[in-house]
Amino acid sequence: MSVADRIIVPLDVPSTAQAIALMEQLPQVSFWKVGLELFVHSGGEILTLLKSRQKRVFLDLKFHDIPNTVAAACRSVAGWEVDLLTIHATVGKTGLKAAHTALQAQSPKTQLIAVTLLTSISARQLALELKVPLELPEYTLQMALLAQESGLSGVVCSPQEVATLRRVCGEDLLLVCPGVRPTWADAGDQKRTLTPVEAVTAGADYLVMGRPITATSDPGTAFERICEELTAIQS
Ligand SMILES: O=c1ccn([C@@H]2O[C@H](COP(=O)(O)O)[C@@H](O)[C@H]2O)c(=O)[nH]1
Repeated sequence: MSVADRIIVPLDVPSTAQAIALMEQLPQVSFWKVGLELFVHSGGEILTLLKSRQKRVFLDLKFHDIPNTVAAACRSVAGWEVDLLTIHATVGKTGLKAAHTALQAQSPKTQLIAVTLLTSISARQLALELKVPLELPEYTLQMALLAQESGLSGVVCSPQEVATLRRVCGEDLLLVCPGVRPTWADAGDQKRTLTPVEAVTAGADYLVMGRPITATSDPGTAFERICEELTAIQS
């Protein structure tokens, strides 16, 4: 896989027209993420459009509901044959298994991946707001193991947790990382960040990077700059 193919760019825009404009600014991007903002506006139209342009699609809807409902939602998504789909690990093992089974039955190529802990949550928030009694690295590891034991293909995790998850969960678990920030980009609301080079060196499979690319005046140049940084560690 080329370094460019490891980068998933979110289409975090409010309309199909703006999504098309962004795609046209970044023809070199092969893997796009559709999240709640765009999907609520555009529905399946944007997924069909991306597939018609031979793009890989990460549908980031982060399902979080009872087992019967997440399984039904997975069956509804199945027809679009997206490449990646998200669910929160905190739905629990019964819900994760129900969702995975439902998706596998109708769209076996779609990989269901579980969010361990949003990358915008700090260790302090986990303890003081969410009242989770585990230390953050232990909590995210437990969420990843729960996903793995439930049969899921992978997890969404912060790059700061990648090295541990790779060591404990093995080579086969897909590790997809938002919260990636080049040294020259603002963290914004992301709390647990590493640079693209650090994330890949730690063992990340895919890097999800939005604003460091899309919020610049020249997204194409920002994307190429990140690819050059990643290419340097491969040679
Ligand atoms: O834990 C998570 C899960 C998903 N995201 C999504 O990734 C992108 C990140 O965008 P940036 O602009 O690079 O911050 C965004 O679409 C989030 O919804 C995440 O950040 N953290």
